[in-house]
Amino acid sequence: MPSVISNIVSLGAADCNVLLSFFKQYYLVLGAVGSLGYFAHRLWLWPYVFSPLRSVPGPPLGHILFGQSPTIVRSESGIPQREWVKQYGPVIRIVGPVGIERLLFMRPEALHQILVKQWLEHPRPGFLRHILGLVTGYGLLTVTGDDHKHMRKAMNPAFSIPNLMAQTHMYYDSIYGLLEIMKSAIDAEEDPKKGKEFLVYDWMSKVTLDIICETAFGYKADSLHDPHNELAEAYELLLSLQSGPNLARLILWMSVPGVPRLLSSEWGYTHRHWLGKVPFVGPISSLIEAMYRIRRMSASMLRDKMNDSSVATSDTFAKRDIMSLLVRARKADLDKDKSVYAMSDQAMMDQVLTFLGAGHETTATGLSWTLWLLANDPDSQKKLREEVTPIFSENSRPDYRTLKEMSWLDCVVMESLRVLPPVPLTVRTTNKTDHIDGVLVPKGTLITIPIRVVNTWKEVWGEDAEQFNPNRWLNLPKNYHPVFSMLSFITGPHACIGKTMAIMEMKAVLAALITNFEFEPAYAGQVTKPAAAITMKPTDGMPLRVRRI
Ligand code: HEM
Repeated sequence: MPSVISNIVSLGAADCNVLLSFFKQYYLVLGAVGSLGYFAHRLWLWPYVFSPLRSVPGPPLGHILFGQSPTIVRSESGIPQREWVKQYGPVIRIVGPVGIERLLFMRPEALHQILVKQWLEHPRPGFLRHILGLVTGYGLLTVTGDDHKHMRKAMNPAFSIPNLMAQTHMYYDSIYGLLEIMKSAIDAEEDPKKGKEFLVYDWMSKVTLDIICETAFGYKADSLHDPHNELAEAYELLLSLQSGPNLARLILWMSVPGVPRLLSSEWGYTHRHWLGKVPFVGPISSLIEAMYRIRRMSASMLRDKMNDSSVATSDTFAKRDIMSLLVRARKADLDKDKSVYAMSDQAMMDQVLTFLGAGHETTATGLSWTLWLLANDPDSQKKLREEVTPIFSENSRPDYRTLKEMSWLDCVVMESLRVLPPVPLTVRTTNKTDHIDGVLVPKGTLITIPIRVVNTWKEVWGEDAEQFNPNRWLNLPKNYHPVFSMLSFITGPHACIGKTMAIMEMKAVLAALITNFEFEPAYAGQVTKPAAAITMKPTDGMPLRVRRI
């Protein structure tokens, strides 16, 4: 060894020149060999030979470059994972692009560790937070640790039961607007008895947008009657971009350092047309455009609230929308103690935008799938009509408590959210190396939270786990765990803050629709496919035949 070192040290300038010209001549070859070596390591040696996770059961590596991602992106959300769990058991490893590994855990103890006990060590990964920030605003979905604790504490009062009770009446103007539109469209048909085909998802999207605008901002978007409403158009543009391939593009771009900041900056907006011409980036430029328009409108709504003296009052007639509550709470906190944590205008706007982004499409998707399931299960639909009709004939705007007490309505909504959860899966990462369910999980490993797979796990829900059967909520299976057997809103400190609001809103819309209409598949043998995106919205807008009762 010392002789090698002395040989190198003794190299003269001439020898160095010879070496340099050798590298110059062959640098392309050397570069190619190096890259090949790197890819061989990432794509093959790492997952097969070196990875500490190589012995965890799971599907084969899949595509040489992209692993199992093409199968996941092309399939219905959660279905490949469900088949793999059936085949390989409750802990599996899935290899994605360039050998990146993901683990999936099913057992309650593992989910408790990831989502509850060690939630700080298992945050949402950076790329997911950036995507959510870009499409919903930099609110609760994008922060973690102490920032998250502060924000969540400030937001909780807006989602308290008393506040939700006071908000329930806000749903009904939009709901009755929808009923009138549907009734008139059916009556205008040549033979109204035959009913009319509606693209159910589109109408659910409009009614939930109108409701969330009212509850979040106190703003009447009325997208039901005004398809050119600026906010509604911007959200429509945003939703039209949801697809598996677009999501894959976003994940790729958002993983590149600096890109998320660039895309959400003023520069990103000014250069969006130019960005639109770059292959692979096109849809992202439309996304920037949509978010910019949404932000501009919500900033003006916030300004109006700050200047509206009735927002500042604290009596029972004060405005109950979330933004008014936040403006009021901030004022009260600052009046008490000037040094207290108080949200800036920008942070407040981001929060409210997050509620619009997180609460609009999810609820629309949940409602659409519930109507689909009822259209295919006439007995459950009839039973629901028998429960809701007498209540609606007595009071056309049932309050929070009445909606909560309708037991078959509750079974139908819970069962629909179980079999077809609007958010079919989510992702976490690991901040430290630790054991989970007996597997040593290295720091930085991605973890899939398999919402749809857990919700339909035969070990808990029995042989008919994948079937829609609202009756099961009247007699839950013995393996049912109240927290970890149904993850549609996940659990722990990052659980959905809008869970109760979403369930109540779904109940109000559904009960009013079922009292007034009958739903059937649009044609015999109809199948409809959920998108493989962040939410499981139906890809065809979900046509259903609707008749008046
Ligand atoms: C059926 C409707 C809904 C479903 C299925 C749903 C589902 C979920 C899920 C699965 C998460 C966790 C995501 C993750 O950790 O990666 C989540 C988080 C969240 N949801 Fe919902 N959601 C619904 C409606 C709503 C509504 C109506 C709102 C607000 C008005 C809302 C606001 C939020 C917020 C702010 C978070 C982030 C919570 C945190 O990290 O602290 N969601 N939701």
